[in-house]
Amino acid sequence: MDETVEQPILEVVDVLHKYGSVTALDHVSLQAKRGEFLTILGSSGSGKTTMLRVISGLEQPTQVGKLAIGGVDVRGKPPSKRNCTTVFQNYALFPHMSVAENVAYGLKVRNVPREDARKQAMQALAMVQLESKSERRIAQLSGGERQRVALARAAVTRPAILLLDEPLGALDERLRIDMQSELVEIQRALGMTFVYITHSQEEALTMSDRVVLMSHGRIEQSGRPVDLFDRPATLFAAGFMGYENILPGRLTGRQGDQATVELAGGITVRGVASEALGAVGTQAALAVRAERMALLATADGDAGRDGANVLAGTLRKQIYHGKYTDQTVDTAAGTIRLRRWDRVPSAEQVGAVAWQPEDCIVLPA
Ligand SMILES: Nc1ncnc2c1ncn2[C@@H]1O[C@H](COP(=O)(O)OP(=O)(O)OP(=O)(O)O)[C@@H](O)[C@H]1O
Repeated sequence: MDETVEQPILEVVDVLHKYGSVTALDHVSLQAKRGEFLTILGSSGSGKTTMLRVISGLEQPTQVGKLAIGGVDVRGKPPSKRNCTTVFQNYALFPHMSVAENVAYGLKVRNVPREDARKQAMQALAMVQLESKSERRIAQLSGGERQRVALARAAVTRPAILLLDEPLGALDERLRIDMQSELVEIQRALGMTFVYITHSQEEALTMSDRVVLMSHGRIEQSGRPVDLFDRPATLFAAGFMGYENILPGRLTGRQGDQATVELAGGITVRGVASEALGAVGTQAALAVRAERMALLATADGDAGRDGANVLAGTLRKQIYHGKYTDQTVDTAAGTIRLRRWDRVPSAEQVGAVAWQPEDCIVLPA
């Protein structure tokens, strides 16, 4: 049996890193599978860059249980002796060299013969569709083209892992979106493992096989994009993933993955129980997305017949955005935000909001 098949390409176990009194990484462990697009997501200061620098060897961690790339222990090894390359946000390209020379640089320092280096550089440039600009200087390229050169330069030496530090951060919105799909295509074509860091949840959800959400030097949650989006495990994760409605309450019951919560105003609703929920009677919160909420004309009658949660309320505000309409409804449990993608009913018809229990998560508060 080939033992390398299931071995993670990257293994980080229990890393602690302190800058003086600041704990940037607080006992973090993570793994990446071969060929995986792994994204480390988090706001500024959460420890993403430090994690990348520890992996690449630019930072020596205060303490680490295990740090292996392709099964090789790389603790204490310099960056050049680790089978990974970093693509920096500012690209770090050489302005005095041509595009082709920039890409061939890593091969040159590895003593690859000149002609071979040139050939491989041109192949890498073909991959990012920049062969025709191989003789240009870096200053003669657009931001997106520079990004592609940086990618070609990092990929040309075929490292086991490519570490990408907010590589799209400097690009404008339109180009960023184009580059997102391009990066995924390149990663798939190369079959290379990407460890990508970003503060953008949209970028993480769009590109990744798996997302590691960090906060204050710790991992809040990791999983597939759909897990983080639909099943946040903590209040922080729900907030970071953009849940518009987070209602405080008290856990009144739990059965398997179902939970009941009493919200302010004494209304009891049902939802999907988070694994981390405490005992019945403890504080809990209900998280629901604005687009999962529906408006009803009245809270009475058939509203709750299909098992939906229902809250009586009145429409306070309605803002038309063209493609969708945002609405704010006041209820006894708090203010509810709705986003409607369909035709918007008139204000007189609104007497309640409703949503399905499977569309909301009950989290520890
Ligand atoms: N060289 C340093 N000296 C002291 N503290 C540092 C240093 N580098 C980072 N820190 C601190 O460590 C913590 C984690 O920083 P890090 O750069 O890893 O976060 P980040 O998630 O990458 O943030 P950003 O998205 O802003 O780059 C922060 O509190 C930061 O202020």
